[in-house]
Amino acid sequence: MTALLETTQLSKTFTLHGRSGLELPVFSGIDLSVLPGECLALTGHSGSGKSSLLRCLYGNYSASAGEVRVRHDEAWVSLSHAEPREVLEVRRRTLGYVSQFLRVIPRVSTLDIVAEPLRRLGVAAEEARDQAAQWLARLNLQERLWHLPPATFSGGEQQRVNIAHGLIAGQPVLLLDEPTASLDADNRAVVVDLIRAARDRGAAIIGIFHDDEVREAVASRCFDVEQHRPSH
Ligand SMILES: Nc1ncnc2c1ncn2[C@@H]1O[C@H](COP(=O)(O)OP(=O)(O)OP(=O)(O)O)[C@@H](O)[C@H]1O
Repeated sequence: MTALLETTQLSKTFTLHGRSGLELPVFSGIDLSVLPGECLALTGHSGSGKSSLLRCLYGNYSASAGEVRVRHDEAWVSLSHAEPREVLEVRRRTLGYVSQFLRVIPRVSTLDIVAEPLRRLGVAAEEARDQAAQWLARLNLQERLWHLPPATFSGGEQQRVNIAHGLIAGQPVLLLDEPTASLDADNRAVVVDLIRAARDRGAAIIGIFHDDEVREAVASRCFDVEQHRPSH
């Protein structure tokens, strides 16, 4: 089986320009690959670089060395070398991301925020909104909130909007940054089911799951980022 995402010798060092260019090495020499239907859980203490690694895999942070490659349209695309337009295309159809915090857009309703990834795939407005409504219902977001912008929602409500937005397009590679962090037990269970369903449809998933029970329920393997601290 062909992997859907892989890295070779991936390294990240932050350069703190406000501090005379002080260098902060976070990880180095990471080789990983994820197959369809796998869920790789990133582990390591707070500050070991899990979120930074996920951001490198999404192309939000540039790698200091090494490469991130994503299987897109049956060919490998190097996110480290791709043009910005190609990175956006890979994200639109292949690489989904559920970040920890929702990026709210003023005045845009929750329903339209969740529908937006489908609209970008060319799905008609009404159909995209219908599907968005189904995701929000599945995630138990009260219907009275659907037409409001989510800026004033609670942390758990915003997180569920974020999950619906991140999963609705059904990309084959998914990056999940603590998708259950602010959820109660019932909603955690719903999200666990959604992640398992994504695995069952053959998605390759890489995620950070601080909750041990959630990690055990969804992950097929763990990857300890801490082992790749440059001083090791
Ligand atoms: N944009 C940035 N600029 C400078 N340093 C950063 C930046 N982002 C992260 N860091 C530093 O990189 C290190 C790793 O941070 P990161 O958030 O990736 O860790 P983490 O393992 O996800 O932590 P946690 O489990 O607490 O969320 C930390 O020391 C952090 O201060």
